[in-house]
Amino acid sequence: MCHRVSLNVRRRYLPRDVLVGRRLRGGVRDDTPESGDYDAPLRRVLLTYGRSHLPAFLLGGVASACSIALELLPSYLLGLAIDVFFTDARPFALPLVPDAWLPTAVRAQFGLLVGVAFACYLGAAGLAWINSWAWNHFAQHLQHAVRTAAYRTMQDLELAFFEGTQTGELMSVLNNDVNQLEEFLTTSLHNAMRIVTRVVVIGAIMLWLNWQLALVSLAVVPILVAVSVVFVRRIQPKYGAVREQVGSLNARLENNLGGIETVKAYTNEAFENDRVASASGSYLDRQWDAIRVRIAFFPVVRAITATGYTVTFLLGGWWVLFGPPFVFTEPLSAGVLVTFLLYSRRFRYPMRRVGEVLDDYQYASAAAARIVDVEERRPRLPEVDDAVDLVDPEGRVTYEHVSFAYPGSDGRVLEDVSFAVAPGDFVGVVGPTGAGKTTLLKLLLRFYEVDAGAVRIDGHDVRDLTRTSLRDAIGYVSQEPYLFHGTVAENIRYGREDADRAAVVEAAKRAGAHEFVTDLPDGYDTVVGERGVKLSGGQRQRLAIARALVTDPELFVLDEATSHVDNETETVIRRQLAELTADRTTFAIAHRLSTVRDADTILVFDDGQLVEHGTHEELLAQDGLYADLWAVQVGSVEDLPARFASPEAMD
Ligand SMILES: Nc1ncnc2c1ncn2[C@@H]1O[C@H](COP(=O)(O)OP(=O)(O)OP(=O)(O)O)[C@@H](O)[C@H]1O
Repeated sequence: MCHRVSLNVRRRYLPRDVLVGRRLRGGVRDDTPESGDYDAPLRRVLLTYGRSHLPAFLLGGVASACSIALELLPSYLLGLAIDVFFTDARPFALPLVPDAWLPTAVRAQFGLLVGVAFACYLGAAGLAWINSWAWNHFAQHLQHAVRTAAYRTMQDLELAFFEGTQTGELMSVLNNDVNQLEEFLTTSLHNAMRIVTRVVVIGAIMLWLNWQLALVSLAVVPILVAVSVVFVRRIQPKYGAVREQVGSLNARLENNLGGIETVKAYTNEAFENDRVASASGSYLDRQWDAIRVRIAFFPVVRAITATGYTVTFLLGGWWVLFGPPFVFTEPLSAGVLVTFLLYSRRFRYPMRRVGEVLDDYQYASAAAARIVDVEERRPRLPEVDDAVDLVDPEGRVTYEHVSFAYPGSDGRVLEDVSFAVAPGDFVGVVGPTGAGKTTLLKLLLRFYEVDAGAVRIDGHDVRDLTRTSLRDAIGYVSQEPYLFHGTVAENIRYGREDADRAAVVEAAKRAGAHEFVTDLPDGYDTVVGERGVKLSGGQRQRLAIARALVTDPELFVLDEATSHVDNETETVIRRQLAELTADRTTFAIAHRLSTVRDADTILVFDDGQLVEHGTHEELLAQDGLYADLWAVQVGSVEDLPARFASPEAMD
């Protein structure tokens, strides 16, 4: 038993527990109630997702109750057998069966009793199977429905939500919280059923057999419930402390292992060992504190049930031997006493589970509250009702007095930005780090919404376009492209599912990736590892470009798409891209100015403002920020402007 309990407890201390009682921060939403403020979240989740499987749930409940009740009957039959066959204290009779149907010969009566007891056990086993099948069916389908619905809701949320919420927290909801519900349904609910059914059935049989002795034997039930409630109240804050410490320990381990390269580079292994040992030591202290209370609970329950058993034995034995003691008046036979004693022992097991069931209920409610919290979220950037599709755009892009600040942050990242780009233009976007270049182009994809002004494609405000048609029209290669665990071909095909091998290879050639891909052990079928760890930064970028090219988009947005590629490869890619982007509007953010030197227009940003624009030559002639940046890059040090001359000057 202890094994089951300790496993159970350990399960709860997995990372999800870091979240118990906390809602997803999400960073950007302050209009939802706190977690747990929802009305009966557990009931809501069960009704919403379990409704279509309700018959299975009810069937399981009935089967569970009947199975537990049947298991209790043989103890009654044993008492009856003693009274009928050994002490002759009772006539042979079975409850609910007319006497006329019963045999009169002792052998037949004895055989019938043994047969009924056997049938009870067999029936209980069969019903237990039905219960397991039905409740697992219910729980597994509910788990699937909740997880997929929560995931769907998350997918519709805006980027800012994911930026404001730790991935671990989202994973916790999708995995641990959902699993918690499943476990509650299959294990705890069954235990709850077991407790209630046993108490009700045993109580009913005892009261029917001898209501006076029953009152004595059943007196332990309220005592056990009270002790369990006290236990739960005492252990709960200790569990909370352990959970909190698990969070710190996990964060410490994650940080350490995630940054193992840096740890090694600075030979800080001993320092990290100390930090982990200290976090683990705190965990040990808190865990031990909880264990001390937990292990005291079970002996107390045993002692109470043992006392109840002893009192029943002492009083009942006296009663059988010398007649009713004290105020008691009912007759009591040896067989009935045996039934009472067998039942008294049966209280112990379910009652020690009371604390666990209450505990699990709270966990499941907290898990349900967090699931509801996700479900209640609505996209902050929904499509308008009459959103139109962007069909075959020419690629005219205009920014009209665009201003933008990230949700939840104070300062504006873009301030009154206006420009227009003709269809098919190649536009370079340059400026010092943090100037707002990436943000500018994320607004084109409507990852965020402008605070003022408008971003238009072919005259359509991007807010009036369907999200799918807008993003399908734009091939986007981000600064740190993400590759999924899978093969090279699968990663390129991610842009267009139905792309055949020829299209994949063609895209890779244009992105300058074909050569290195064919050098990989399995060519296009080489698995790139999680996040593409088995590839170099430049190789990852080229695959990301190929992924954008395979979709054949009308516009391109390349955010530092070749920053990790050597100069020669970049020249090759640029030539290929120039051909490909000749008639498609292309935005290319670049720190390496040679990348955008030939652009039709170069937009120069500084501190969220468009400070210059023009061709390379025009901008050099202006002798402003662009000319300064260019001077830095071509290495004419004597021309280095003051702002780049010393680090202090750059601040
Ligand atoms: N998701 C975000 N939430 C809040 N602030 C952000 C977010 N992303 C960027 N910022 C802030 O917005 C500003 C502009 O960032 P942005 O990435 O657009 O600059 P950038 O010009 O592309 O820089 P770099 O050349 O270094 O990539 C920075 O001050 C940055 O800290």
